[in-house]
Amino acid sequence: MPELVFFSGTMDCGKSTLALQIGHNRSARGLQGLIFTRDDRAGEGKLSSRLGLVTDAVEAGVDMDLYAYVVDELSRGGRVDYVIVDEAQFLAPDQIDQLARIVDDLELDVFAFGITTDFRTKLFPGSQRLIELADRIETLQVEAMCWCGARATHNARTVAGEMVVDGAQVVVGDVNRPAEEVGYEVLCRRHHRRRMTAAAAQAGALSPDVLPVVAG
Ligand SMILES: Nc1ncnc2c1ncn2[C@@H]1O[C@H](COP(=O)(O)OP(=O)(O)O)[C@@H](O)[C@H]1O
Ligand SMILES: Cc1cn([C@H]2C[C@H](O)[C@@H](COP(=O)(O)O)O2)c(=O)[nH]c1=O
Repeated sequence: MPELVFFSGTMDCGKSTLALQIGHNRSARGLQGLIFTRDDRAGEGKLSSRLGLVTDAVEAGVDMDLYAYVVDELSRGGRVDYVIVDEAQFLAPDQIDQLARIVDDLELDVFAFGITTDFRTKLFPGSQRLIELADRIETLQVEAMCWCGARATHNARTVAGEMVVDGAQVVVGDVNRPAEEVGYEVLCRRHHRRRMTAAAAQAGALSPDVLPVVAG
């Protein structure tokens, strides 16, 4: 039975790597996939992993009907055995419905990969729709870690090195960026709530005592 599967996790937990692995294993068995992505860091029409692998993909534009795209591909004699979608959080809810239709009406597996929540801990609309419609939601096994050693569950955005909770929902970017750039860091919920990034924790640990200790 074909499925719509949502592989979700924080940033930097290996989603794109898994997408590439699924594609590789299937193509090794002669299957042909169609890969969609939106706003990958490597540029338009690319699906890239931090492990250095990159492949060409179809850039899923804002107004693209993904179901119609696959039907068109098939009706022109193309072959599509399954569909991979990376950065699925950026898709519009309607486009997630189109993915469900690919599964139900064209009987193809659709593997979607994305982060669930943004830097404010709010669901991306595309991820919300995936949670509503997916046959299965898979959490990645290789867990990203907070600086404290706990499992990272949330994504923080930093501007000039400081964690922020206001701003546009979508700002393409990466972890481990220089402090002067907009960047991201994965944190456990406790430290996300306290806005305590690795840099803030280190600054706190290094700061001298505010009050002098006076012997009584
Ligand atoms: N130099 C490295 N050596 C081994 N693993 C790495 C290295 N760099 C990145 N990774 C792995 O790649 C993961 C990020 O993979 P990626 O597919 O880009 O993540 P995502 O798509 O979820 O943001 C990291 O969590 C880590 O496990
Ligand atoms: C938290 C958050 C992330 N983004 C962007 C930053 C990256 O370009 C992608 C996530 O990519 P990854 O492969 O999962 O690392 O999403 C954003 O636009 N807004 C956010 O709040």
